[in-house]
Amino acid sequence: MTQRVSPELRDWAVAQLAAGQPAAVLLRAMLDSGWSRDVALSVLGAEVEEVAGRGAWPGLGPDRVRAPGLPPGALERGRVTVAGHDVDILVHCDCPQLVVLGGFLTPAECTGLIEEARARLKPSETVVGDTGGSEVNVARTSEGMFFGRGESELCQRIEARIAALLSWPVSHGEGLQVLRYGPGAQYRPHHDYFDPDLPGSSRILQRGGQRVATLVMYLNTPEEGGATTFPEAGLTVHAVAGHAVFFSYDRPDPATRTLHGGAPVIAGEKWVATKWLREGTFA
Ligand SMILES: O=C(O)CCC(=O)C(=O)O
Ligand SMILES: [Fe+2]
Repeated sequence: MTQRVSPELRDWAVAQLAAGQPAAVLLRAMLDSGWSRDVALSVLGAEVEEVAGRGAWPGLGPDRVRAPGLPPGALERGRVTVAGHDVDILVHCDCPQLVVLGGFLTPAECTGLIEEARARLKPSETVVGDTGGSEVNVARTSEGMFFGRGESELCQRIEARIAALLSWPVSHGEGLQVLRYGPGAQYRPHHDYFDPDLPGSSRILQRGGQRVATLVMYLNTPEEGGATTFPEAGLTVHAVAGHAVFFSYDRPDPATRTLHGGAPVIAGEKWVATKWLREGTFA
């Protein structure tokens, strides 16, 4: 059956978006009320266009139609300076939207994060789609912890560098997550965005809306194994201390080709810090 979009529905969407409600939350609300995904996306997409004056993925609200990304010209130059810190661009790719950065963290910052995180590690959990809670899962055999945003001077410095590099406010990021993988540990391929069709996602999306990008920072160089793999893109990023891989997804859709995983560590251990960026304020 064809669903007809009334002017009232369009007015509602415009008002909600203009008030700063993340479009992912509105999308969930529309799906819950029985609208088809295509219709919901067409309404939100059209309204974002109307409010912002340009086309955009409907997951990004009116004041943030841009996606996080490097400053104009940086990819061509192969180098970018953020707050006095030089970062090399080693690889970039269009689909997935991905950049591999060299020298994003200094050796002292890598060891500092490891030491601040070490005593707080717990078996890593994954999101449970039905409830929005989390649980230990065989797909993810690392140990991990979350810092609160701005928790230490080091976290603040790294968060400020990320915000400056990607032109994305510190307020729109989750606290840094640190993961440690021992020999044999891995993180099977997954997407970092929350599946809008799972019932548990609406609770998660209330807090800051959808994830729109990921920065995985390597805190050490594993003896063997532990690369980050993008199986659909046929791409493997080796873990090298201080390097980072940034990828963004302008909609929560496998078509972004951002399926990725942490390959098993064969020898030694692997430490990473992950920063997830949200479309809205993560409070
Ligand atoms: O360990 C890796 O290489 C990937 C980590 C990851 O996918 C994540 O933290 O979401
Ligand atoms: Fe991930």
